[in-house]
Amino acid sequence: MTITEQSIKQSLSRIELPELGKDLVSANWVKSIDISEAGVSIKLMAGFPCEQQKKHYLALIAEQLNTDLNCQADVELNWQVAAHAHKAGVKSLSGVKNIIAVASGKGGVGKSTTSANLALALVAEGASVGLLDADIYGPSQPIMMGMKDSRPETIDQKRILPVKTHGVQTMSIGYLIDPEQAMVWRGPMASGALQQLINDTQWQDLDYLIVDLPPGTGDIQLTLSQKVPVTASVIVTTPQDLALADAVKAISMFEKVSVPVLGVVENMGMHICSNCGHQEHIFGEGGGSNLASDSHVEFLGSLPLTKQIRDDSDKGKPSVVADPEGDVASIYRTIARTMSARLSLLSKDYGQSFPKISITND
Ligand SMILES: Nc1ncnc2c1ncn2[C@@H]1O[C@H](COP(=O)(O)OP(=O)(O)OP(=O)(O)O)[C@@H](O)[C@H]1O
Repeated sequence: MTITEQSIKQSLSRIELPELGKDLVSANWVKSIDISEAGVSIKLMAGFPCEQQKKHYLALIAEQLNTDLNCQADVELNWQVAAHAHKAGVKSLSGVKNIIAVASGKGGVGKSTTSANLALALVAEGASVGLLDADIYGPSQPIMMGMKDSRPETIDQKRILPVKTHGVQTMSIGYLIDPEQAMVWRGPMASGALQQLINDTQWQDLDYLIVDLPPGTGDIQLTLSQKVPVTASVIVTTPQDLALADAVKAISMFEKVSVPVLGVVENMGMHICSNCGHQEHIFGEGGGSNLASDSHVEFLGSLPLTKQIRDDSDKGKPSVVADPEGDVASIYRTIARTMSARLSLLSKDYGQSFPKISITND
């Protein structure tokens, strides 16, 4: 069979990656195809960090080209994270390409644990990542990321340098004030403090800033989704009905402010006993995936309820770094990959305007 650009594209279009939900051609990975007497050379560019996956992707591509065309091409695969669109009228954050808000609705479902591990999973794939603890009332990232006694450096009394830990640039109100002081802030003060924290931090060349939101769908969450250039969001829930009801509210809040929801992460989906390995759906079964399908968003994955996850967080070394080869780290990595791959498919055009939002007490 004669090898043409067309036939190579056709072959590449048969490779569909679950993380993308699309084939390589539709996802715009193909940058150039050169066919000469010396052979075939193909240059591909992924839109999300994939250092750890590169070998696997290259093997898939080699196998497909060989099967379809008996072709052994020289394939170069690189990746680059683009800055994707956020709302028009909101200024981009200097040094930050994309902001991903991690929200829950209900408290205590594991949003901070998920945010920290997803940030670390993106770092493991080669990305430059920041983690902002936007939980002004109950900051937990300084402990989870092992930096509870750290104080950030400041430049010219105004700009704050993020605290770097496990390869992530982090910022939290917990670095700046006594957490007990934060508990008593009233709504507008808390929103103001959050905006200041976001704007005054000197983030350095981030592909992604993961924002760990406080639970709920109130003032702070609205401020963030309206005044901060959020690119997309991720919803964390347990499979319990109570948590799911609040997660629905969080999804609808993001939909109202036109922030794309990349998907739902189910946390504590199954309890795994650390003694005997017995598995039990303590909070119910299938809640996260049902929520995702009912809300027409992606189901990104499910984390078990294990002592290991809690222990690792309490020790300041989330599971992705504490046990990078373990099952839990692998789940977080898959979720991070799907999240960043889906984000890579979002528009790079700015232009939508904000709908007006009002808060009603119900
Ligand atoms: N999958 C899990 N298995 C075991 N423990 C977990 C798991 N996920 C989170 N935890 C633990 O549950 C507690 C609450 O988690 P986390 O602080 O991440 O929740 P949150 O939703 O951010 O809470 P908040 O509403 O206070 O912001 C922590 O002690 C954490 O270590």
